[in-house]
Amino acid sequence: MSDGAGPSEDAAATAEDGPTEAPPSPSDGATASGTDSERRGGSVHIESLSKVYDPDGEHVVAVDDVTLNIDAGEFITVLGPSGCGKSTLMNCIAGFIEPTGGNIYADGEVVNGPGADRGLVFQDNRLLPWKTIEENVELGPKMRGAVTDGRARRLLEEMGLDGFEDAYPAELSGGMQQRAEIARLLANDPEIMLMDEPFSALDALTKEILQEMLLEVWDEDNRTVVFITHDVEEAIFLADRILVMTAAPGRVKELIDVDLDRPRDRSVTTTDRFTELKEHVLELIHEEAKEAME
Ligand SMILES: Nc1ncnc2c1ncn2[C@@H]1O[C@H](COP(=O)(O)OP(=O)(O)OP(=O)(O)O)[C@@H](O)[C@H]1O
Repeated sequence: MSDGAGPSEDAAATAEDGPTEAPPSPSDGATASGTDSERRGGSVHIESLSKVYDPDGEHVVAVDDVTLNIDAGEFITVLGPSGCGKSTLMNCIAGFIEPTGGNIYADGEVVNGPGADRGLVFQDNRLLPWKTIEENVELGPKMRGAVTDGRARRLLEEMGLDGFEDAYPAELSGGMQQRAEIARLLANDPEIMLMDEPFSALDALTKEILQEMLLEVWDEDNRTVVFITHDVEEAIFLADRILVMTAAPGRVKELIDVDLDRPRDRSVTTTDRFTELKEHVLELIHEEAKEAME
């Protein structure tokens, strides 16, 4: 994860200074799932994006000339060796980091700062320890003056956390905290969900349960999801497409269509197609990991 320029605790929930400039040509409207009338997702267009960090004149090229179009409602996962710029790319989409070159458009609007249309979830959750789970989930909408009207409770129920509304984050397991974090994200009703290794600290079984819950939520709402992971099986299981990035500086190595039927359950991981995809992705990752070590 990027170690600087990170978001504030509740930036995704409270940011008001969203995109303002004129849009480029609109998305072609194609959705990975669902119809236009059902979908809640926003498209993301990334044009020739680059980001150079210059701490003490070091000139670190984190992301180099990345162009990528993500359709509204698409679920895209991002894989690549450590330090290849995945978090930097995500923080640029979030508007937390200003690109050195290129542009990003969220649903046709230039991204020039954080906005409530984009919500983030990290590996280490950002729940406020002194607030209850329900208060945490309600916080973003309340700060924006939105009426919550029992929505926090409904979302917590959807994430299997009914009965824990009045608990404090420290009283919940890691998996429960991440479920609360997803409920908090959904409470803000973002069109674009940006998830940076959200399940990587969880044990294998909890991780699988959360993957399935996330797919259920995504199936219902058709929000756009950009999901960073180091776990190849997770990347395939969740995605419509996988972006594999090169070793630093991060570029697009390959975009892979995950042509597995939806809705998916765990049995898909035992199919020949899943195995083929896995072998292909692993080959790409190994090439890049070797490159990174040379
Ligand atoms: N704020 C910063 N200042 C200077 N360099 C940075 C900053 N944030 C990231 N970098 C550098 O940019 C490069 C890309 O970092 P980034 O965190 O985006 O990669 P990543 O692919 O997400 O890594 P990981 O998989 O380990 O989380 C790395 O060389 C990193 O050290």
